[in-house]
Amino acid sequence: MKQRRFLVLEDGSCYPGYAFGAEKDTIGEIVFNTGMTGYQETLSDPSYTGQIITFTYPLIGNYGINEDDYEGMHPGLKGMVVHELAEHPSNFRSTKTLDEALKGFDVPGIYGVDTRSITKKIRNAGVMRGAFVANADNLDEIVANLKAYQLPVNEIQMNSTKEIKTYSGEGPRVVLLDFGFKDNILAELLKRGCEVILAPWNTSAEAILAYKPDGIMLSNGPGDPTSVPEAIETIKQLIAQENLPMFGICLGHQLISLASGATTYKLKFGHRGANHPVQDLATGKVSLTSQNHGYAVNEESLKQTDLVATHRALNDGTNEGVKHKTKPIFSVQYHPEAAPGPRDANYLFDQFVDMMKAAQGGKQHA
Ligand SMILES: NC(=O)CC[C@H](N)C(=O)O
Repeated sequence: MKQRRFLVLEDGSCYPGYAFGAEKDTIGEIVFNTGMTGYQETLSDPSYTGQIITFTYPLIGNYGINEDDYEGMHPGLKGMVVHELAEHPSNFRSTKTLDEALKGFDVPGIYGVDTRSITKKIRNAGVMRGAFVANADNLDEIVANLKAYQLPVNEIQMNSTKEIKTYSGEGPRVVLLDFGFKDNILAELLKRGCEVILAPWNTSAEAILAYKPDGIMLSNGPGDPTSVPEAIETIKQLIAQENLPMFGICLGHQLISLASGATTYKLKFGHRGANHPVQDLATGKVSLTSQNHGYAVNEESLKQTDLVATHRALNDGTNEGVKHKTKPIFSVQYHPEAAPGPRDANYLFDQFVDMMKAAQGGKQHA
């Protein structure tokens, strides 16, 4: 039998729907994602930790869940909101339904709600807190609890590896600083023959340099980039090195910018989807990119740094990339490792590998 579930928002609105996934109430920051596909990658992307995701595409779950497309095996999202839930998926790779996958991850979902109206609300008022409850009779109390709810501030610590892990390769040695990395970042480096040392987010610059890396990769990750001042200090020390290539993605981009003296701010409703147009300011070329971020680098603030803006979002004009004026250091706000169809941005990994080879004449540490 269908089980009732209600989505309540901080502004007092209440959406009655039906439960799927885990049988439990939840609370989190409610955001929306506009991707027409990719719900499996989205639900398993650690950058969504603490958030309830509303999918604007009206039918979710239709190609099921497979064993290959996870971005991480410990999803941190707090809930999923869909309009129509496909109960009978069809795809040759599918091994379970979305409902089964969410139950396995202990994440609740709600379906049968007007996701369009929720999205409009978030677009107008900005991201807000939301909750799933089994009974919404005491709405005032639920809203008061929502208003009092403190969003978590330690999402990065929760997601990062606790110990060093190494992945062998014949190519350049990369230390991948893990703030909640997506598997595809590691896969893109390994595909290019890199040796990868996955390091906890708070590894010191000294310990990182002791590995004699040919390059540093800063991963994506959840939450506010200013919540990890220790990592910002470490990155500052790494940037100060003579000739150490560095590539940052999403949170990594924000951290390189902060470490260089720029500032970040919270966007009204963020960028979450699979076809965000981004312009390369040097060539004018536009890439269709996958994105998932709620914060952005203040482009004005780059003026006081050694970084220059390289990319801009065409939807709202916000910053999407930077590079160092003199050093082999660059980063992008979007996700070049994602392949939501377009693979326009994938070349950035080649660029990073070329930089490492050029900087140190290949593998120096051998
Ligand atoms: N995908 C990410 O790395 C997100 C970065 C950061 N947590 C933000 O929301 O802006």
